[in-house]
Amino acid sequence: MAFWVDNSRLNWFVDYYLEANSMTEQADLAQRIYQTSRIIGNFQLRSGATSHEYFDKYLFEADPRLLQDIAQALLPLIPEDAEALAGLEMGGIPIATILSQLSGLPTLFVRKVAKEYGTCKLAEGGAVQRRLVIVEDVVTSGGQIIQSARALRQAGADIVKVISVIDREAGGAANLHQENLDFKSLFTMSDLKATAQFHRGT
Ligand SMILES: O=P(O)(O)OC[C@H]1O[C@H](OP(=O)(O)OP(=O)(O)O)[C@H](O)[C@@H]1O
Ligand SMILES: O=C(O)c1cc(=O)[nH]c(=O)[nH]1
Repeated sequence: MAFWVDNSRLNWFVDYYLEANSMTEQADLAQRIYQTSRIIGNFQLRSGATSHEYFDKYLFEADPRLLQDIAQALLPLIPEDAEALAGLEMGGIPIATILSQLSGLPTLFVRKVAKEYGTCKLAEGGAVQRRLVIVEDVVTSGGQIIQSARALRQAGADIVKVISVIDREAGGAANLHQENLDFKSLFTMSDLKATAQFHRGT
């Protein structure tokens, strides 16, 4: 008996399967980040706002497997024309370092303030005058990124993208857009909460 498969249907099925698989992987990653790093209490944030919840990025960065999986998921967000990464002190630096390993792109290590002795640099690791991708852990107001992006631009950088692991959806995306920064976060806080809720419900 001849076995006939319509090619377009087969392609649709393969696409559907791959899409479903990658959605499951994304959801699993979101759940792991939430479980590992979300803490409850009273926290003052960098922006001056207060919050009853906090994502302690150092908890997900200290887990080698989780950090590797996060970097792997961030990889497709790096534009083709990027020449280097720029990890922001301090939480952005471990992520940028792993991304540098995975992508083969060099990375800069960007201080909050320039070192006051030695080389007196704000950005360590090479020339700033390149097409850079800023790498950040958590975005709340976007204030830290804006401050660093302004300093890097002043020094001659072309910021082609800004990527982060978590967007707390507290105005950061709009503020970055206003600053003419092309921003994409791997997850929003809503994404993390939704997956956590789903797992609790199952
Ligand atoms: O979007 P924003 O309102 O600027 O807030 C987010 C910033 O605050 C946190 O850094 P933190 O100052 O805690 O520094 P660290 O990474 O050196 O620990 C976070 O890592 C971002 O850099
Ligand atoms: O806005 C911040 O300062 C902030 C929030 C958060 O959840 N995690 C973090 O490291 N910083």
